[in-house]
Amino acid sequence: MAATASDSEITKSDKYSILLPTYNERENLPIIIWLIVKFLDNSGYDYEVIVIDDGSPDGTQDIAKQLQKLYGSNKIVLRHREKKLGLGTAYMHGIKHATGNFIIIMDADLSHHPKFIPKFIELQREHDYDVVSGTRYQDGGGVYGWDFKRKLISRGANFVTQMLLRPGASDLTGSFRLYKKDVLQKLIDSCVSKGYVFQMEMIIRARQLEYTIGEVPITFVDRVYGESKLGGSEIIQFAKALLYLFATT
Ligand SMILES: Nc1nc2c(ncn2[C@@H]2O[C@H](COP(=O)(O)OP(=O)(O)O[C@H]3O[C@H](CO)[C@@H](O)[C@H](O)[C@@H]3O)[C@@H](O)[C@H]2O)c(=O)[nH]1
Repeated sequence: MAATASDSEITKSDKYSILLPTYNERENLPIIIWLIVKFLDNSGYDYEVIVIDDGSPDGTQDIAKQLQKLYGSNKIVLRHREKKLGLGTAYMHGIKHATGNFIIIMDADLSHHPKFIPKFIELQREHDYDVVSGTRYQDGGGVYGWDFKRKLISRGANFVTQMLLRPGASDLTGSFRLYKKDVLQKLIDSCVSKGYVFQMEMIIRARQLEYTIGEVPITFVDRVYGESKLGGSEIIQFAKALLYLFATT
């Protein structure tokens, strides 16, 4: 049976820092934070949400400040940066300020539903996994709302990476994950990528360093508000990183 918040001594000292990188997410931020609070308060785990906004022109930071007032600064932590510096470095920035011994990384655009967070935590606690990765590509997982081109890019990137690097995890480009904080720090130190491709390299490095990885099937729902920041340059970066990892690992 899955562990619950009340049946283990470790729970008392365990804390989960949930990193939310944002760029132009003013509509999504109040909803995602409300959902996180709802699911985490119900499960009884200790947590904080760290919002890392990169100077969003749409006023995301003002919304974040209001949410901090509403939920309290012990629950909502703001670690903003002045300008858009990319997703990979946003995570690194957030981790520096995290007080939890576990880090949960997720998108703020409602593609990742907070209802899965307790499942990640339970699986980690059951097996003491170093990493728990959300997967769209196992039974029970899926992708909703993407057009054919976007599905092809994601499936293609996963397929080619599986063929070349045999990483032993089914979803390499997703970004809904839980890490032990010390493990995450070591993985970050070993990664060279900075953009979206960072997610793929993290799993490859985790295997290389012989960390244990569990997987939770998740449904990824394309955003309703705002736009994806994934562009052609990210795809080129992915291809370059893949070749680099193939040649060096
Ligand atoms: N702080 C900060 N946040 C950013 C930046 N770029 C994107 N974000 C935030 O990162 C999250 C994901 O960005 P999107 O641009 O919406 O991602 P996506 O196209 O839906 O891509 C998703 O799927 C990819 C492939 O499966 C994933 O690789 C990617 O991480 C993400 O989960 C959102 O919360 C967005 O606001 C940035 O430069 N800085």
